[in-house]
Amino acid sequence: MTDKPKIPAIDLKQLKFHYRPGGWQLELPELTLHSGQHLFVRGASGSGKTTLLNLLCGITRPVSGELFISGHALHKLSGGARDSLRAKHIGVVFQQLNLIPYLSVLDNTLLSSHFAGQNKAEALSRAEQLLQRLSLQQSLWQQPASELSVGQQQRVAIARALLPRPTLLIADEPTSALDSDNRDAFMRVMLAEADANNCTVVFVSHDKSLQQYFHYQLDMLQLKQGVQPC
Ligand SMILES: Nc1ncnc2c1ncn2[C@@H]1O[C@H](COP(=O)(O)OP(=O)(O)OP(=O)(O)O)[C@@H](O)[C@H]1O
Repeated sequence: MTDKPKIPAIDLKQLKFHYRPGGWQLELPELTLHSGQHLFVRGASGSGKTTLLNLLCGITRPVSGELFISGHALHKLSGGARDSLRAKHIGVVFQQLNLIPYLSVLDNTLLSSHFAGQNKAEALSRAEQLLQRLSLQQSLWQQPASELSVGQQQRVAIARALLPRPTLLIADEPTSALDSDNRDAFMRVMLAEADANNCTVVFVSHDKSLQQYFHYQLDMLQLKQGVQPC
């Protein structure tokens, strides 16, 4: 019996995107990433890193080309269908973090499992474990997110992204406000969780010291030339 061909976690071909016709354009010939692979992306300010992440998680849709996420044709899906796919399969940490300021640390963390339709009791116990592993002490759990430092908010944002065990994790400068101990804990928890769940990771940062944690490292220039992670 022959093995079925594996469906890549990310499979992108001839992708083009612009914010307005005639303006700045992102063109990516090809990118394939398999389940469980972790890619670090670097690049100059304005080179299109955030734009690429927004495309990969379906916040924006390419103008042309193909983008498959775990076999789902993201380039063909409506906005609502992309939102639903993201809620179920993609964990996201944006630069802006997007925590709800008046909700507690715990409720912010639990939001992702609510949208993914997961069991409440299981989600609560997993949320508590993740917050503990990220050194967010229990005394903070009922505090509104608006009363946290940016570094604490970054850890809540990664706990929220990891909670539903996504198949793809997209992270945009998620450790910029962390001191070295908390940054190391953040990386350890994120990558241990990714490995435990065979989750693919695309991680953008200007901090080159973080490259060592990843299977592959590419800059935006290489991605625009179609250089593959290998
Ligand atoms: N909403 C938008 N409307 C129009 N142009 C935009 C928009 N967002 C970004 N751009 C432009 O797209 C280009 C790529 O921006 P992007 O934010 O993807 O870069 P980046 O590599 O993430 O930058 P940084 O490292 O500074 O965060 C830039 O030239 C920027 O001016």
